[in-house]
Amino acid sequence: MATLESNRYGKFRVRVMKVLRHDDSHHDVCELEADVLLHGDLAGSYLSDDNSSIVPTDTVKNTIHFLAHDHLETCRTSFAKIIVEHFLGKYPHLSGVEVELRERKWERMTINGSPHPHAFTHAANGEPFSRATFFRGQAPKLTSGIRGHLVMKSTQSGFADYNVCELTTLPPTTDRVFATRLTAEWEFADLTAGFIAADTEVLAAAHEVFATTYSPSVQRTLYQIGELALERVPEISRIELKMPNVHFLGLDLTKLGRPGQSCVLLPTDEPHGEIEAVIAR
Ligand SMILES: O=c1[nH]c(=O)c2[nH]c(=O)[nH]c2[nH]1
Repeated sequence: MATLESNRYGKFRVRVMKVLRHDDSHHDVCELEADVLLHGDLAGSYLSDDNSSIVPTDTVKNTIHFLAHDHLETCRTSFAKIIVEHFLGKYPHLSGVEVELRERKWERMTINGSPHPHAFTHAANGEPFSRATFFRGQAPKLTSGIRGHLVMKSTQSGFADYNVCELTTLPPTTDRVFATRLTAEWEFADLTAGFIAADTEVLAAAHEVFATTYSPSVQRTLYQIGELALERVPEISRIELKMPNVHFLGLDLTKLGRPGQSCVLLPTDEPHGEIEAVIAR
């Protein structure tokens, strides 16, 4: 005897580009890719041949395009909220909606010192995203974040005084290269917050801690980033941080007639340390 334990469905990778034409030549743009998942009174579509509860995923795709036409400006997080509110408002048999929007961030070009009205470059250091999860009768959840934002500093980082056992070979250091591919996701307590300004402040806080504070470990720096982000942005209630330790290994060049542990390092991809934490108020 089988039972339907849980179910959800929707459309993934719905792409849309909005050109906001302020006049013939002065534009803003917003390019997004959406994943939408619907929950609700849908068991009939799994347990019988009855499709009447299914809003076709093709309609879900059309909805994103329609809402982008009417409502999308430059704020991804506001648009995520609009999408979930639309689905719950329009379809009474749906109980919840999950949306993730990933942004290809187009940054205005500067030409001869001036911002160009309609030419952009891809700001490719990490993929910004927002997620909205609204279930009827529950507190709505709205987040924004970035995946894979690569930062590096060439000193002011160390790692010493860690647990040592017979399997420890790592030498302690007070001067190493520190690089990480930062993934961060912050949750808005205030659903009317200035989302774009908050995003800018969180990333600025991360950069400030990373650049200006000696790092005794990735763990410590991660916590300090979360702490400063919460201090600087009152509208967020928690922040989840993932900071893989992108290692640069010291090379022994003594056989090449150059000093060991010199300025030449070996960038590595794997294995890598993985440090993660959630910091909340
Ligand atoms: O900052 C660090 N944290 C660790 O947990 C760790 N482990 C390791 O081998 N190197 C480092 N560095």
